[in-house]
Amino acid sequence: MAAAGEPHSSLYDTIVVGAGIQGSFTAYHLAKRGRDTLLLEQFPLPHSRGSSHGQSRIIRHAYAQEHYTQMMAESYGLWEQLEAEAGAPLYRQTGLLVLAANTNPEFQRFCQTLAQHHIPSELFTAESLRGRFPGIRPYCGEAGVSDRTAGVLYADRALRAVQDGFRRCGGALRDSEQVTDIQPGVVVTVTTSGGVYQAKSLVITAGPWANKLLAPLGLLLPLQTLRINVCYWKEKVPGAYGVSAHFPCFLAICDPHHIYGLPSNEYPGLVKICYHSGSPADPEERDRPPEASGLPDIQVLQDFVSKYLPGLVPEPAVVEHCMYTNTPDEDFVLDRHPKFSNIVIGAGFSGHGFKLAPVVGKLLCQLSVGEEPSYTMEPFGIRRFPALPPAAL
Ligand SMILES: Cc1cc2nc3c(=O)[nH]c(=O)nc-3n(C[C@H](O)[C@H](O)[C@H](O)COP(=O)(O)OP(=O)(O)OC[C@H]3O[C@@H](n4cnc5c(N)ncnc54)[C@H](O)[C@@H]3O)c2cc1C
Ligand SMILES: O=C(O)[C@@H]1CCCC=N1
Repeated sequence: MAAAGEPHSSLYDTIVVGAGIQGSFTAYHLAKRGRDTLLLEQFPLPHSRGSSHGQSRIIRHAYAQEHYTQMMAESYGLWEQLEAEAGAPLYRQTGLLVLAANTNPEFQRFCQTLAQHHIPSELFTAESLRGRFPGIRPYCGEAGVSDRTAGVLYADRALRAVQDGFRRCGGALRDSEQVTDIQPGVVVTVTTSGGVYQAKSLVITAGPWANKLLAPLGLLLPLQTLRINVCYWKEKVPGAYGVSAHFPCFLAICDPHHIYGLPSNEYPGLVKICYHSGSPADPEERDRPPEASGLPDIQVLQDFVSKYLPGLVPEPAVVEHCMYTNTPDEDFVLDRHPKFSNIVIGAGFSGHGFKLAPVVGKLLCQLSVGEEPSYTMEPFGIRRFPALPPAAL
């Protein structure tokens, strides 16, 4: 392996494009297995233009879809391992409350998955919710189920930790290098704004830019890129909804999109509450305010906060931005390119991929080294999208 700054004259085993959480974990797993790996990132690191920035993300076993709960068992272990390697906390247990009408079918699937996987949890009626969480004002007929294992991942710190781990294993990370061309073949040739590199395999984890890199390779995935308003709400009594007051993360199953929140921690006195959707936006235009007048997602959040969380000021105190890259079914894309089997794609993390990144990275690593993946890949295959351009298949 070449020393930092020296040109690398030989072939890499694998090049990974995109140093968000998914590409960084993929590169980390590859380097841990002794693969000579290059991780390329278009922006100077750290940056806040993709999907992996910010201080916090929810981690939970609770899912309505069993395949994710299954993967989370391993993901928790891999986060712990990274935490030990980093020598700094990456996770704080807070618990999570899933809230919905007690007849809601998705809510019932959450309850079933938690029970089937023996995840420590508790069921609440509207009355018992009021008793245990005085900051929440549930309506009649509402129910709750907790996931006691859930909590908050310190996202920025976690991203740095996995990139540091990758470099400690001998991996090369080059930021400020945008990939401008990919030539497939037994040896893949990758041109960037800074040089030309070759590898036996390529992994594309480009977040909202995925289709920009895939289109010249004859593949357009049904991905929708959304600009998300990340809203923080002021506590009327500082700390009332905080981690120290044991306020949990929550996920309210609302129609048409869910609302989720994390206890106050990262900004003192401010609770993060977001709408699980946003306005369609090209990632290059993410900093331009949406053209439509008014912000319907923020209006929905204001109504939610004034109805259910009476101890918060129903006006966002801080609004930051982030990108989602959604698939139609909100399941990830983890697959090989249909025509070029040494090009592996990780995309469409649909606003819920951070917690699963340690396992996603392992699966993308397994696909790129030609190993049998550890989990069923059925939910994640490209062929589940029937309307792909025939050129790709
Ligand atoms: C507001 C918000 C809240 C969320 N909350 C949660 C949560 O609570 N729990 C959870 O599990 N998940 C959550 N998520 C989802 C999670 O953060 C994402 O699924 C995850 O970060 C996606 O990572 P990624 O690596 O695919 O994308 P990105 O982080 O966008 O990384 C892609 C990288 O590729 C680079 N790139 C693109 N094109 C090129 C190129 N041509 N050359 C070089 N580099 C390139 C980009 O610059 C970028 O750095 C949330 C997301 C958002 C936005
Ligand atoms: O993945 C998560 O836990 C959060 C909350 C639910 C919606 C999306 N992201």
